[in-house]
Amino acid sequence: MSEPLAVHAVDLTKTYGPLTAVDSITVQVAQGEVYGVLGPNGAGKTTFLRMLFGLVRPDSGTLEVFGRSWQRDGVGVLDGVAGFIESPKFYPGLTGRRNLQLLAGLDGAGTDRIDEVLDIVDLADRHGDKVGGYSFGMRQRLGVAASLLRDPRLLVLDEPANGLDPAGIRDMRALVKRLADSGLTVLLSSHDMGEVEQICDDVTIMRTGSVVYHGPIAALREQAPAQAHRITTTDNAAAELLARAQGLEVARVEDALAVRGSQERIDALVAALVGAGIALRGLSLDEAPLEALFFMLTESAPPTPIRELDTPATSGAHQ
Ligand SMILES: Nc1ncnc2c1ncn2[C@@H]1O[C@H](COP(=O)(O)OP(=O)(O)OP(=O)(O)O)[C@@H](O)[C@H]1O
Repeated sequence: MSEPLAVHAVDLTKTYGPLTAVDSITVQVAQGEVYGVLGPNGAGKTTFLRMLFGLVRPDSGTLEVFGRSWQRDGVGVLDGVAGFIESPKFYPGLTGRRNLQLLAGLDGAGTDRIDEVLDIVDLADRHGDKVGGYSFGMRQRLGVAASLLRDPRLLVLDEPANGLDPAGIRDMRALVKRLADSGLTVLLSSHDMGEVEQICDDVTIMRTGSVVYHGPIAALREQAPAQAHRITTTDNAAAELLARAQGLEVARVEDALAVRGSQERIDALVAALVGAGIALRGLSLDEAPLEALFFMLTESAPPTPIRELDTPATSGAHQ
């Protein structure tokens, strides 16, 4: 018999009065992978994770964790599962180590792994400091350490990088990668496509309770549009020239023009602009392709097409 999925939700639904927070979603997380549940605020990510932890009861659908379900196995469904929803809470007046000792006692997990988990989350040299003096990132990592005390097979993290500074995000990302490399299955929620792209194998993208994509990040990448560039110029002739350029999608974004197309087309465009005597004030990379696709999937308002612009032609620039 093949090994059960780490998480297998089928047609899972949760409503709050008239609001359907999670709308018949199906999620399959294989053992050993890093899986992302991605979506903007209010998409239903946390509600899904709450159902997994048994904090919220689904209205319908099934949810199995390593082949066990809440209906059949009760709290046994959480054997080998650890993690936290939103931010982990600690006693600020106690040291990191003391907090872990207390949590291990409550959980019946034993204290013999405390040094090991402190080391894994890079807090070995700060274990004797009070948690009140920890940075937000250190508290998040202490939360992961507390979860690891249970020696889980599945680690569930709700927006682990939320609120972290760039260094904290880098450290959290590295930690998740290290844990994944050790064979742990990681299920995390996020609203950041860039984060998910870097650490997850597969993703479910949610929008207002529903799944709008699920599958490998690699397959998503293939569907992503070409890289966009942002061109800033005060010369209205640029917009005119761009509107006529072949093989490029152009849209007005704030005070610049967003141009999407292959690298060769972008190179040819820049050469044409310069050749036409149009001054470029800026040429920069715009949102990454996967990020653009994420916004397309989770937002309805498309960017304004350039054809809708009222751009007077004031230069004789031609391609
Ligand atoms: N206990 C509750 N009572 C009523 N509505 C709720 C409750 N919990 C969540 N919701 C609503 O369900 C929807 C999904 O919320 P959820 O917190 O799952 O989204 P999310 O994707 O995790 O968003 P965020 O990133 O903002 O946490 C939202 O519209 C939210 O207001």
